[in-house]
Amino acid sequence: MLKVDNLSGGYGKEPIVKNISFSVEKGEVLGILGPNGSGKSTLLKIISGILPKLEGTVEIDGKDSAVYSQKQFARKVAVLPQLHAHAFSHSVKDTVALGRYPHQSGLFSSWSNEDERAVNEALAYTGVTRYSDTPIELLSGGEQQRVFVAQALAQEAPILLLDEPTNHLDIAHQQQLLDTIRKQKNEKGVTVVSVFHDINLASLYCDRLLLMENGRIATIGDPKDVIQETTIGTVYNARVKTQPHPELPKPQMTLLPDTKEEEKPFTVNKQQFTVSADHVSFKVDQPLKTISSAVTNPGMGWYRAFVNRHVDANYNADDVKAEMADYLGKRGYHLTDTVGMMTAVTTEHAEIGEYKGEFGSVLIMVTAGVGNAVDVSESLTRDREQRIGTINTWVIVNGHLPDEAFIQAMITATEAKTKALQTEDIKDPLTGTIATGTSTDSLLIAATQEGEHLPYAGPITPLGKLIGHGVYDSTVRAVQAYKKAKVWPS
Ligand SMILES: Nc1ncnc2c1ncn2[C@@H]1O[C@H](COP(=O)(O)OP(=O)(O)OP(=O)(O)O)[C@@H](O)[C@H]1O
Repeated sequence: MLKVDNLSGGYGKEPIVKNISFSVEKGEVLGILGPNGSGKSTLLKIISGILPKLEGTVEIDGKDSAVYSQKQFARKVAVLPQLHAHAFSHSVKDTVALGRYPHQSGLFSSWSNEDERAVNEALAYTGVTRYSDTPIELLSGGEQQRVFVAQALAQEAPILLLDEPTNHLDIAHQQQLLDTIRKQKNEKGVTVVSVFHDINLASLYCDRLLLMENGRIATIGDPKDVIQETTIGTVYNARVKTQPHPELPKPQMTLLPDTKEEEKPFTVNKQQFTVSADHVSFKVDQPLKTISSAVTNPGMGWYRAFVNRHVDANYNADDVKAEMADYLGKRGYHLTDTVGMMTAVTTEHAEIGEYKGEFGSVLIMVTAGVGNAVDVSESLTRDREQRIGTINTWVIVNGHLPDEAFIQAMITATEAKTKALQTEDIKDPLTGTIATGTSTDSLLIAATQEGEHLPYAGPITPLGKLIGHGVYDSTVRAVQAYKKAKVWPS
């Protein structure tokens, strides 16, 4: 559809963009990324014929773009420039109607129904219909940007060349506009080449990305291959980290600020726990990186308070999350700062331990209710009701863990819990076999992300040894406390 071969060019004799070659298929969305001044706009201007090329070719639909008249070219390619000069005051609709110029023919060109439809559609697509009669200079920057996008869409060309189409737009309008552009691709097979400043938006909306550096192609390919920490970090000279998008298989990138606020290094200790008949809490001033299967704020995040709340064995709420949020709010916990779990166990039977190693220490909290113990290897063979009777485990580490160590810590803690149930001879009441846990166990791993870097947490690593021993030890004691309270049959 669009083929660029060995293209060089710029504003004078010295080329700004050099030896650029790539091709874009029909219906493909190609994003152009690169630092300020890397030549993105210049490349788009040379492709669209606004700037002359010094070398190379641009082919549109298999033909050299030079053979097209200006009007023929405009029927093939619609261009949204980065800066819009509008010397004359037009209404919004008249501005968009200018996009129909390549479709007008004859000396006295007439406005056809087709022109009217295309303009009205473009106004609607970009959400500016209600400004149709407003003079364009009375609109905000973002509204004007949408009008110029509408003008390019009204042209109904099979190729769209866009220079920062989301410039000036708020997030909702960025999304609407880029959804519209994807729709043009999906429904009409439109081919899009677009410059982006926002790497994450480009990743979300483009099929392929072309990354420019000093007028040349640094790399071109699938977003997951282009948005790599080292590539982006080197080309933009910025500290970045990539992470998966929560819903789509598209990488997202986040900046890592160089200026860490001047904060004193800190550690956590056993004194930060509070135990009452109502709940166990752990509160610190600095947020801890946390992964958990809690009711309130499960998953990964940064939190300053953990709560293990006692509820009645018959606890029943229509909306458990809302009820728990209400409970925490009434007790002064800031919801965005708190991870909350529940247990039917008397919270005064919580076992809290501090386990010290060479690198630092690990704090463990366990409440163990084993009335609904389950042998997981037999769970497929039995139907069970979900009841509250839970082992809740917290592992809080003084140290700096990568994501994989959080996962290893979860494995190590779970294995230690299972071994403790074996030691205490806890059986699945339905099968009579040794239980591996209960049906509603919850686990929390948190780390200060301060001090020693602890790359692993498997059972033979310094951290894993402490977690394994600590969780085993605390769970055994917590089960013993539970048995004592329940007058467990010996
Ligand atoms: N009209 C001009 N005359 C001469 N040089 C120019 C002109 N416009 C841009 N340049 C130069 O060309 C180089 C590339 O500019 P270009 O606008 O293509 O970069 P860009 O990648 O689009 O940057 P940005 O992210 O800042 O929009 C820059 O060094 C710039 O100074």
